[in-house]
Amino acid sequence: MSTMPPRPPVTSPEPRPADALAPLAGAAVPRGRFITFEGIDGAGKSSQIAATVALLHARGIVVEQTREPGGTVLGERLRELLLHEPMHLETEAMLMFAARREHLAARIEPALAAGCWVVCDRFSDATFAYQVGGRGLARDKFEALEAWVHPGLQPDLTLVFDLAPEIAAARVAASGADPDRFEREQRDFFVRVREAYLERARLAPQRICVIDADRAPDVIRTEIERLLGERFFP
Ligand SMILES: Nc1ncnc2c1ncn2[C@@H]1O[C@H](COP(=O)(O)OP(=O)(O)OP(=O)(O)O)[C@@H](O)[C@H]1O
Ligand SMILES: Cc1cn([C@H]2C[C@H](O)[C@@H](COP(=O)(O)O)O2)c(=O)[nH]c1=O
Repeated sequence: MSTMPPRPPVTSPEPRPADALAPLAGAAVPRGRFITFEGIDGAGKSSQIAATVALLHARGIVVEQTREPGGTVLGERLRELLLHEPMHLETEAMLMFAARREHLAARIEPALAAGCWVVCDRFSDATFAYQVGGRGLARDKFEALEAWVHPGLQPDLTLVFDLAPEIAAARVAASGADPDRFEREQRDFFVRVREAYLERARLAPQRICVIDADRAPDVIRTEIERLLGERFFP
C-alpha cells in the first residue's frame, strides 16, 4: 500500500504543505528541472503545457505545474490587478517581480529542492518581452529586478511559442474568452513582444528553444517530446 500523503492538485496556487514534499526530501535527491513556456497571448502554450506535464508523469516524474503572474495565493491576487487594473509601466514591472519573488520562495524553490520538476507558464522572459519589448521599460531596470529577485537562477529549458500576432489574435478571439488588459493590446504591441522574445532567444540559445507555433497541436507536441528527450533523457 502507498505511504504517500495526499497531494494537492498540480495547479493549486497554495504552497504545498511541507509533508507533501517530504517523500522526496530528506535524503539527497537530485534537484528538479525548471521548464518554462513563453509566447505572445494565444500562441498555444497552455494546450502544450498539459501535454508536457502528461509526458513527464508518464516517465514517473513528480511535476509542479504553475503559472505567472500567479502560482501562490498572493500571486493570484496580484495577477487579478495586473490583468485588469490600469497602472504605470514600472508599477507593472515591479508587481510582476513581486509576484515572482513570492512564487520562487513559496513554491518554485521548495519544489526544485525536493526533486520535483517545475513546469511554469511564463517567467522573467515574459517581463523582458512584454514590459521591455512591448511597453518600453528601460533594460537596466529589468536587469536590476531580475538580478535582485533570482540571482543565478534561470530555467533549465524555455520553450518560446513563436506565432504571427494576427494568427494569435484570431485564436484568442475564437476562444470566446473575455480579453484582459494585455490581450486587448494592438498588433504593433505584439509585434514588439514577439521580437523581444526572439531577441532573448538569440541571447540565450542554450536555454531557449523557439517553437514554430503555426502547426497542428500534435506536430508541436511531438517536437516538444523530442526536445525534452534530447535535453533531459539522452
Ligand atoms: N496549434 C494550434 N493550432 C490552432 N489552434 C490552437 C493551437 N494551439 C492552441 N490553439 C487554440 O488557440 C487558443 C489559445 O491557445 P492557448 O490558450 O493554449 O494559448 P496560450 O499561449 O496559452 O494563450 P494565453 O497566453 O493567452 O493564455 C485556444 O482556443 C486553443 O484551443
Ligand atoms: C509573467 C508575465 C506575464 N505578462 C502578461 C502576459 C499575458 O498577457 C498575461 C498572463 O496571461 P496568461 O494568459 O496566463 O499568459 O500577463 C507580462 O506582461 N509580464 C510578465 O512578466
